[in-house]
Order: sequence, then C-alpha cells, then structure tokens
Amino acid sequence: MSESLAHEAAALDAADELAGLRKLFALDDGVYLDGNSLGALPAHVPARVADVVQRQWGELRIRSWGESGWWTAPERIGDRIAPLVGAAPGQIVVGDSTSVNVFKAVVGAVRLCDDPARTDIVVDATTFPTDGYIAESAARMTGRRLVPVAPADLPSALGPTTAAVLVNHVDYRTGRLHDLPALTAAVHEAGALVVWDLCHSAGALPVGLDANGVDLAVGCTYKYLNGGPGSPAYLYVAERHQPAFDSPLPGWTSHADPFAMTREFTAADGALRGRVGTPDILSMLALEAALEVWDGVGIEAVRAKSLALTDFFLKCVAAYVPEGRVTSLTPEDHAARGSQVALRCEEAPAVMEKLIARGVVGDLRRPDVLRFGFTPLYVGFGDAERAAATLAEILEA
Ligand SMILES: Cc1ncc(COP(=O)(O)O)c(C=O)c1O
Ligand SMILES: Nc1c(O)cccc1C(=O)C[C@H](N)C(=O)O
Repeated sequence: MSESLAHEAAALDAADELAGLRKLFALDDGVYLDGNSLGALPAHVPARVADVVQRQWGELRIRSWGESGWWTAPERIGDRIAPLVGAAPGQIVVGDSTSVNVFKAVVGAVRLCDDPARTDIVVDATTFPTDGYIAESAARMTGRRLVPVAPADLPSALGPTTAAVLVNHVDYRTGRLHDLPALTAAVHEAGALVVWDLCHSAGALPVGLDANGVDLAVGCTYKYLNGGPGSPAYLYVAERHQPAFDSPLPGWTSHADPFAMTREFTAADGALRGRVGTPDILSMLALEAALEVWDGVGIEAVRAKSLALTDFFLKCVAAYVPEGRVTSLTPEDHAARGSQVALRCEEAPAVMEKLIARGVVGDLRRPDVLRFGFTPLYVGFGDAERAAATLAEILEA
C-alpha cells in the first residue's frame, strides 16, 4: 500500500529480538490477530500430547499419577506461570475454568474479609460477562450486595461497606489496561480485598502480583499463554492469605491428605487449597508443554514489542484507512493500553468476515467492534502493516 510503511515494517521486523520465536508456532501465511481469544499452537505440542496419551496413559496407566507427575501438575504448572505474572512460587494452582476460579476467588475473598458490616462486592461494570454473572451469584450466596462500578470510578466507590472487588486487568472489548498498582492500593486503603482477572494481560505485559500486594487473581491460559482450546485456568492466592483461604469448592484434591479419604475436610496447606477435583491431565500437560516457548523470554521484552506493534498498527490504520471509517477505542496512552487494538466500525460484522476471507483473522465483538490482538511471540510488524492495508482495501471497495 505504502512503500515507506512496508519498508518500516521490514526494518522493525529485522530489528525485533523476538522475531525468531515465530518459528516455534504452527502458523500459515495468514495474519493471525486473534491470539487474545485463542493462542496459536506451539509446534512441539502435538508430539508431547501424543506421548501423554500413548505412553503415559496407554502404557503406564495408573502409575502415571506418580511416575509421570500427573498428581502434582496443578501446582507445578502454576509455578511455571508464576514468573510471567510476577508471583513467587507456591501461590498459583492450575485447574478448572476461569469462571470457576472467579467463583473460588470472590467467595474466598468475602470469607477472608470476614466482616458482616462489609456488605458489598464491587464488580467492574465493563467486565467480561462471566465474571459479572458469577460475582452476582457469589453475592447472593454470601448475603452480599453486588455493586457494578466502572473501573475509572472505583476509588470513589470504595468504602467501609466494601468487602471485595473484582476487576479485569485489561478490558476484553476496548483493550484498556487498568491501573493495577493504584487500584489495588485503593482497595486496600478501603480495607477490602481485590481479585484481578488477568485473562487479557498474562503473557502480554508485566502484572506484578506480589510487588503490588494483590490478594487473589485468576486467568485463563488459552490466550497469550497458548495452552490450547479450553486449557485449564489458574488461581493465585497470595501467600499471606493462604492459611485463612476457605475455598467454596473444597474437593478431595485440596484435602491435606486426599487418600486418607476421611469424612471431615482438612484443607491442604498453601496454594493447593485452590484445587478441587481430578486435574484434566491432557489439557494440563498440553499447557505445560506450550509454556516452554517462554523459556528465556522476558515479559518486559514482550511488553515493549506489544506496544511497538499496536503503535505501528494504529499508524498504518491512520495512513491507509479512509477518514472517519473507523475509530480506535484503544487508549493512545501506553500506560492504559493492553495488547490489542479495538476499532469501532459501522459495518464491523461484514468487514470482519471479509478480513478473515482474505487471511487476516481478528475478532468481531458485536455490534460494531473489530478487535485485533497482538501476540508478540508470533506476530510481526509486517503482519500489522498487511492487516491495516487489507482493512483499508475492504473499506475502500
Ligand atoms: C476477562 C475474561 N474472563 C473470563 C473469560 C472466560 O472464562 P472461561 O475460560 O471460564 O470461559 C474470558 C474469555 O473467555 C475473559 O476474557
Ligand atoms: N473462551 C472462548 C471460547 O471458548 C470461544 C470463543 C471465544 C472465547 C474467548 O476467549 C472470548 C474472549 N475471552 C474474549 O475476550 O472475547
């Protein structure tokens, strides 16, 4: 479209220290900008899953719970995710869906708060729906009131009646990054606990759970962590809260001695309290294999590339797309930007269909949002330029 932007893309790709990671993924010639919904497949994962099925399950059978490390996979893989979200070992367990972990975390936070005068569960009013639905149910179950508040208004909405706050780190629709350090501090100032949903930030930018004193957090692993469709989510319970963390789903695998099979429940120590039932081993070990692409990769470098990619994509869109056809919902300010660009466009459904037909895969968020996720491990600057050029051609036609 423009020689100069295409040249700029080539120069940026040539200078990109993460560019070599793309070959670790099974990708075609298309432009894949939907890794914020389903991350791409790391190429070595199928053989690893085949080994889990054929040898570990097929040959070792029941012995694999011990010999193949199945039983301890939730906490082992939690420790592998921990450095990506700024957590020391022993605070994350992997398992269940994000939705289920939201439930454990919100009810767990209200129980940790343990003050009947604190009647409110505050929820991000712009949240991904599942968090809102579950927070509402958690409020009913714990006899609390659900108070939806826009993240920007959170500090003024908090007070002596706040028990717990559930907020998304990055807004799934607009890509807005919320200020985790400041909001965590504001929640603590009000005497409440905070639960962060990291689905759209883990693996895309530094989170700093421990450094910011976050209480609880949840996240999925099938977006920027490339764990595969429906791969298990995770729950972070800060070490200081673990002794009092009272899970609303105390299954036998979170028991201190699961194989004692006692009638009474005695919670295990540490993050293991977040476990529930038998771990979904096939998905979990696919995730464990997928996480190997992070070996030697620093999240700071990923963040720098993510911002450069979204900046460059916005620049190409401004240069190519006819005036007035799209409006960016994604903040210009780096401090408030996640790893996606959301463009409002009147004809969004038809435009996304045409983009996908031309090999540029983004997401439609109805009614009028074109969503493009930038996953720095395998998306390059040439992809960003091509996506913007294709979008412009479609809008000009
Ligand atoms: C912020 C957020 N929370 C939760 C979920 C979904 O949770 P689950 O994995 O339980 O479907 C998503 C995406 O699906 C999400 O974007
Ligand atoms: N989890 C998904 C699924 O099972 C099917 C389709 C999409 C998803 C998603 O992850 C949606 C995503 N959380 C979003 O931000 O829109």
